[in-house]
Amino acid sequence: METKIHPQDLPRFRVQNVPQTAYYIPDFLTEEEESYLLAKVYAAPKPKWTQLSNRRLQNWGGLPHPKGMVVEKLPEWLQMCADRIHSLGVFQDKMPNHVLVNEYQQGQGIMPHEDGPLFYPTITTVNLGSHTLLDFYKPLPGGEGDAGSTEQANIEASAAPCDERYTMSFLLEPRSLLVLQEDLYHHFLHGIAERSADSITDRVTNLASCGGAAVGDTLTRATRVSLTIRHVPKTLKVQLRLGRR
Ligand SMILES: O=C(O)CCC(=O)C(=O)O
Ligand SMILES: [Fe+2]
Repeated sequence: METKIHPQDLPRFRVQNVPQTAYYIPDFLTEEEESYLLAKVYAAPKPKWTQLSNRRLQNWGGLPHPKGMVVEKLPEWLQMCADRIHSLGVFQDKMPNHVLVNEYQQGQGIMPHEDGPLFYPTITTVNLGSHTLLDFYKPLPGGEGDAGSTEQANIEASAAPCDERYTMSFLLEPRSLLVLQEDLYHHFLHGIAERSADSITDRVTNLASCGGAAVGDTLTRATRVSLTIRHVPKTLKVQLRLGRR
């Protein structure tokens, strides 16, 4: 990984005129790095994949749990991403220790949700293979900031028409990195519509940082793989007792 971005460079990647706080870094990866990471994702053993109705995923680092995550060492290719993101300074002194790999076929998505209380409130997303639009929604009354209500908020968000609560979208291009913090973590819901193509409107707020796309364009999706890299603060150290001598 070549281009090193330092914490002092971060402000110039801040997305303007949106609630706090988002950073969008186009070309965070080179094409070689993107191919390498995609190859690693697809080299994972088949049982590593969990098939959901509208996407499939791989969980790395351990299963986040209210009582604590039993930490599993990240494979080298994900640790490399975690290290590089850590050096941006967005996790302060914490080390990202959890990665969710999501794969979306054309037309697939993820319903509006919040990431909940098990994570340090910073989401970093490495984007591979295709663009997508990440949509943001105002929360339901009573839904926000309440640790116990995440599931409920999810269910209601998917049942109720979201149109009135739709606020804005970010265009996530291949090889880019997105960082979400503060209100964009705690307050707004995020989701990806189940669409095969995206219309670029003036609600796509990071367009100035994107290469080439303009309002009025229609972008056809391909298969997208995202690496959602986060920090789980509460971990359990399981004592392995190997044969006592
Ligand atoms: O694929 C993405 O960028 C979104 C994934 C996501 O929101 C999640 O895993 O919580
Ligand atoms: Fe999420």
